[in-house]
Amino acid sequence: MIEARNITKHFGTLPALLNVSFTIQQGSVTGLIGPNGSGKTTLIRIMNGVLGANAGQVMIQGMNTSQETEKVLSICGTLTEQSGLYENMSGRDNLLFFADAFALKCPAERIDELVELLEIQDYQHRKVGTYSTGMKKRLGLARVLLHRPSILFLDEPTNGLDPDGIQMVLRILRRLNVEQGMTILISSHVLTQLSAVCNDYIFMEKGRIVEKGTEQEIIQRYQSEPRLEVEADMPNGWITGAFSPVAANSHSATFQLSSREQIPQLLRQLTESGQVYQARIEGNDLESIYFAIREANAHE
Ligand SMILES: Nc1ncnc2c1ncn2[C@@H]1O[C@H](COP(=O)(O)OP(=O)(O)OP(=O)(O)O)[C@@H](O)[C@H]1O
Repeated sequence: MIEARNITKHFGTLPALLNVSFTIQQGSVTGLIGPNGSGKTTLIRIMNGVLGANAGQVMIQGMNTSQETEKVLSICGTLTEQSGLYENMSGRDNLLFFADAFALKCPAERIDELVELLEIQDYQHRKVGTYSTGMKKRLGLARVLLHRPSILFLDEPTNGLDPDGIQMVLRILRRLNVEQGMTILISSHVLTQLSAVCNDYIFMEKGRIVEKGTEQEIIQRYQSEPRLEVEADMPNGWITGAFSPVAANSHSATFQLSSREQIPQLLRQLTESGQVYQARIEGNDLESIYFAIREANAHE
């Protein structure tokens, strides 16, 4: 378990983090979300012990990160925007170099495993300077996985990747979580990608945590009046029981509801009188919730 207690960090007089507290359960995948400058990178650097806080502490599996930094680093892997790779060396030589730094036993076997997991077989012998952003990202991920960490901190891991690259990184993260029970914290402002991998979220704004919880919990807090967009064949029209649409054509209609509880009632009535092919709740995706959270905290 990871526990941050009342973390405050100033750079000079500028506050970067203010009284930040949260808990991350073992085996969870948490999205750390916030706009530029909200403190995500600073928080990750404090969590893995490379940066000290002005106040508060982070405990990782019972260890204080500022006091037992070496031990903490031995169980954590951190991928930052600067991957720390040597451009004049091949991908494989980079991995051998870092394996040596970690005093890894049987480095060649571990590197083979990671090269396969990250699908970098074809270019492992090429100089890193010739790699694309996506290739570097995968190699960077292989590097931070070398010492078999049980916790992974990822700062914007999909930045600069094309859609295929993004899918691949997310697929690997899911695999690491499901197969190895790895605890993962991912910072990002590309929200739509995160819902495929995260079970928990921490939303930051100006150095403070403004919301946290599972996707469902957060949606329930922010979505009081859902709109439902329905695609269906309704031979007798869209008006069903107490519900009438605010907009409709022959195949689809939009219903404005007053509460979440009305969603199953409406769907039941629609399926009783026609064929429902698709129903989508507008405004309950992470992206919409993100803006709702930002708006709610805009004046604080
Ligand atoms: N080394 C530093 N020296 C001075 N100020 C810093 C330093 N690192 C971060 N800051 C400031 O702290 C605040 C939080 O920055 P941080 O990089 O943690 O935000 P972020 O949420 O990761 O942003 P981004 O999404 O742009 O990466 C910003 O105002 C930033 O300018």
